[in-house]
Amino acid sequence: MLEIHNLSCGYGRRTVLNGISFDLAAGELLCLLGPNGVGKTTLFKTLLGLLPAHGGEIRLDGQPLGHWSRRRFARQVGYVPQAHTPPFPFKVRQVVAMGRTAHLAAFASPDHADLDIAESALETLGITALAEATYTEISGGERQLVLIARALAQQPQLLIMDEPTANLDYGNQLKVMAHVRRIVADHDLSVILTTHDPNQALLHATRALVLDRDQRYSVGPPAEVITSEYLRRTYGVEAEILDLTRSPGTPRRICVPADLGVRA
Ligand SMILES: Nc1ncnc2c1ncn2[C@@H]1O[C@H](COP(=O)(O)OP(=O)(O)OP(=O)(O)O)[C@@H](O)[C@H]1O
Repeated sequence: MLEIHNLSCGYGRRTVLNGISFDLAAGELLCLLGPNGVGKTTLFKTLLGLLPAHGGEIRLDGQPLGHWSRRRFARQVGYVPQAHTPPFPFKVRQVVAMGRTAHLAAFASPDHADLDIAESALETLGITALAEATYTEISGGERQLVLIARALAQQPQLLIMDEPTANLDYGNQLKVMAHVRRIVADHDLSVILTTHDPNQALLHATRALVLDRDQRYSVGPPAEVITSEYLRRTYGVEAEILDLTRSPGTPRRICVPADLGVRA
């Protein structure tokens, strides 16, 4: 679905990331992890075509990004920003229906089929009961689910999510990640999401792209690239990776700080 080859990106003459290569197939969930200011948002902006690449190539469905019309791109690539409060008190149902915008003719309103797709996105995320609620009056976790439903209504092939669980309580973090995993599996979507939590990548991603300082990076199965060595080198913290895999089963690893800095 997505192929990135030797990509460099940045602002003006400043290159923030250099020589990034990876690809992403349908049904994959890639977590992008890295310290503050390392270039995660810059990479997203470049993938979304908001920043010109400094070099290298981005291909979507086998075609260079430059060959895609904005309209076709907007139909295929969804973006879920961090939950925000919009200036207008739209109903949740209206916000989700906005996901259909790229599929509508100029000045057209969503028709019955579009509204059905929006309803089904609400159902998939388990938030049909919120449909008539006012978006500005629901909780941060609920807003995040609404934004994911809006992106799902767009019926994209690739979904780019900016820290979808930032500011959510523990229950909502798990709930949002469970929904993301389910839509990846059920809709054969490709998802890239940023997170600051190595455990989120270890537990949920099919692959992780870890950005290091000094423009270095690794990409691979989460357990192979999120290591004690990476956490020490990048964040300057000592952490252990614990293997909780119960055989037979899919690997389950988590990281815990080796030293809480408290002495008895
Ligand atoms: N509009 C801009 N113009 C110039 N430099 C920018 C701009 N936006 C960000 N930068 C710089 O690019 C670098 C990467 O920033 P970016 O926002 O991509 O980091 P990030 O990994 O997303 O950080 P965080 O985890 O804090 O969100 C930083 O040094 C930042 O100062």
